[in-house]
Amino acid sequence: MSKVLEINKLNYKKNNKLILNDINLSLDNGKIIGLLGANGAGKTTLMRLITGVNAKSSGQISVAGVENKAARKSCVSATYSLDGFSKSFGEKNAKVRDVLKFYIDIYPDFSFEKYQEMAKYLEISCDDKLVDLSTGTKEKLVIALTLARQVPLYLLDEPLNGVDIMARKKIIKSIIQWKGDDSTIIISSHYVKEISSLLDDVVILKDQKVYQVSPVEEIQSKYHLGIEEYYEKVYEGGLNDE
Ligand SMILES: Nc1ncnc2c1ncn2[C@@H]1O[C@H](COP(=O)(O)OP(=O)(O)OP(=O)(O)O)[C@@H](O)[C@H]1O
Repeated sequence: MSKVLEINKLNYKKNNKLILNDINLSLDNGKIIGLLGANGAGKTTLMRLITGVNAKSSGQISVAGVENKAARKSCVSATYSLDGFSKSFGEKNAKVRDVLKFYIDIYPDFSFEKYQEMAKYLEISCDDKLVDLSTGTKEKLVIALTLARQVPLYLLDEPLNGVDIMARKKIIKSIIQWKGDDSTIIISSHYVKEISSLLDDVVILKDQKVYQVSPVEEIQSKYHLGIEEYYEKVYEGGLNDE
């Protein structure tokens, strides 16, 4: 199986504080991977480094074989907050169609057809103003925009935050439905139980390091635990490997 992500000896400091310490990670293509960790474990930071946003890290990151930071950006589609959009457009009346146009303009890999299918399923209207969108609809829009790009790797950072149970279920269904066989999704979420049915593998960040990378099947067969229970045990330090 080809590798979609290879990270070697990645270290990252911010204001002299070590945020990520000697991260090594090698992920096969085609899977959905849960990136789990407590608040502040470094999930967002790691995702930003993979996309090539943060500066001054040491170590190597390559996505689908591409290491160059600028070139890597066309291999990764990550969720971005819409909060800055109204400001960027210089008016508070920015609509969903303005954001859509922005994505179409800047990403040559953006599939309008795929977006339209998802927008229909997620009930997103082009005519709505961004400021009028509920938290759940904003997250749905972010997911549709992110997955409409055609890239090898998708990074979904907390796509269920602040979203009600019905919208969470819909977002999870849309991730399953619109993930291409050739692509990989890394998803971080504190709703571990809810996303567990999506996941092939789990990556756990703890103490600035990758604590464990495990296939979900192995967790179930070896430890006889659900993902949420396994994750809690890892953090409590109560996992018996024997
Ligand atoms: N601008 C910054 N300056 C200094 N430290 C920062 C900055 N941004 C993040 N950090 C620190 O980096 C660490 C990792 O933060 P990060 O947001 O990546 O964690 P996370 O796992 O995504 O957390 P959460 O689950 O709460 O979203 C935290 O200790 C945080 O305090």
